[in-house]
Formats: sequence, C-alpha cells, structure tokens
Amino acid sequence: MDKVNLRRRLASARASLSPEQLRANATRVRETLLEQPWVQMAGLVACYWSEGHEPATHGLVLALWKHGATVMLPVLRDDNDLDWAVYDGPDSLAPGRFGIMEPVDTRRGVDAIRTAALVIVPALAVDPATGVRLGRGGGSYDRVLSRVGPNVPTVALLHDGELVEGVPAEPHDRPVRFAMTPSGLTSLM
Ligand SMILES: Nc1nc2c(c(=O)[nH]1)N(C=O)[C@@H](CNc1ccc(C(=O)N[C@@H](CCC(=O)O)C(=O)O)cc1)CN2
Ligand SMILES: Nc1ncnc2c1ncn2[C@@H]1O[C@H](COP(=O)(O)OP(=O)(O)OP(=O)(O)O)[C@@H](O)[C@H]1O
Repeated sequence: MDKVNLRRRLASARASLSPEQLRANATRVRETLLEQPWVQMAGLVACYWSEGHEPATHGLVLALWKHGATVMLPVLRDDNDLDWAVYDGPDSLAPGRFGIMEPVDTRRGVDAIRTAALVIVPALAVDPATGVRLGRGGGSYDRVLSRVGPNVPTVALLHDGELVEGVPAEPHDRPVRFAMTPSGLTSLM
C-alpha cells in the first residue's frame, strides 16, 4: 500500500478509538517508558505535545518535567522543519500552525535536537523489520532524525496494530530504534 493510502487507513482506525482507550493506552505507554533506565537518566528529552487521537503525551511530558528533565517540544517552521523550545508547565503552551500546542519559550533552533539524550516522536506506523516510520508527510521528522546521533534512543509512540510490515521506505526516511505500543516496547535495530 502506498504512503497516502496507508496514512488514510491508519488515521481512520485511530479515529475509532474511544477516549477511554486513548487514556488507557497513554497510561501504559507512560508507565512503561518511565520504568526504563535510559528514560530516567535522560536530562534533556525531545517529545511532542499530542493532539486528537495520537498516542497521548501530556501526562508523560508532565511526569518527565516533574522528574526534573528538561523537555523540548517542536515548533513547526514554515518550511516544515522543526524548531525546539522548552516546556515549562501547562501555561507555557500556545496554539501554533495547524492549531497544535507549542511552547512559547525562546526557540533553540533546529540543531537543538542534537543535544537531546532521548527523542520521542509521533508516527502513524512503524515497520517492525526496518524501524522506518510513517509520519504526517511533511518530512519534518525525517530531518529531525537525521540530526540525532546513533547512540541516542529514538522512540516512536504507537497504538496497538500500528506496527505494520511493509511501510514504504524512501531514501530520505530515517528509522527509529524503538516502537512503544500499549502492549510493550519493541527494539528495532
Ligand atoms: N502532536 C504533534 N505535534 C507535531 C507533529 C505531529 O505529528 N504531532 N508534527 C509532525 O511532523 C509537527 C507538526 N506537523 C504538522 C503537520 C501537518 C499538520 C496538519 O494538520 N496537516 C493537515 C493538512 C495540512 C495541509 O493542508 O497541508 C492535516 O493533516 O489535516 C499538523 C502538524 C510538529 N508537531
Ligand atoms: N531532509 C529533508 N529536507 C527537506 N525535505 C525533506 C527531507 N526529508 C524528507 N523531505 C520531504 O518531506 C516529504 C515527506 O516525506 P514523507 O512522506 O516520508 O514524510 P513522513 O516521514 O511521513 O513525515 P514526517 O517525517 O514529517 O513524520 C517528502 O516530499 C520529502 O521530499
């Protein structure tokens, strides 16, 4: 299946998840991640601020922040590349392009991602054989992941059923090292 149709299929499956399922999924993803030593030890974490039926991150971001980590969230640029700014509590966010909440703090630039010790990314699907992820189609995270060093854990958050064999891979696609579903953490490479 091509990327456009795969995106459509996965988005409509997400749309059928109930608020209760979304909450339960978020709790399991958050608890499993927070048990990992490499999550607990990360002082600077890049995450995303979820919206709609995406795997929810608000509780995770809050927990990391309370735990003392610095959490950077993306700020979408006009060229679809991602700038980064620090989360500083629920009042530190405001709607950006497409209405996604973004931190209002000073922007640290696109290269700030190079200093993250842990990178948590959104995805609609991940190929369990290759780690290639399917995103929204802006190529934003392909650029982000190309700046992340090989020893930094990169984790895509998914719902169950979103580990999909045969995600179409193009030369610019950058794989992730882990996929996190409510059923558990999968190491990919
Ligand atoms: N929660 C979250 N934050 C994120 C991302 C994400 O996937 N999820 N991004 C991941 O890169 C970046 C934002 N990229 C986005 C790209 C497109 C749309 C969007 O709503 N697009 C419309 C169609 C736009 C158009 O007409 O071109 C849509 O999908 O309906 C939103 C965010 C950074 N922040
Ligand atoms: N490094 C890059 N610089 C500029 N454009 C890029 C880069 N990488 C990918 N793109 C462009 O982004 C577009 C979308 O790519 P693709 O469909 O693979 O997105 P995606 O991986 O689903 O989305 P995302 O990375 O935002 O989650 C492609 O047209 C591609 O040319």
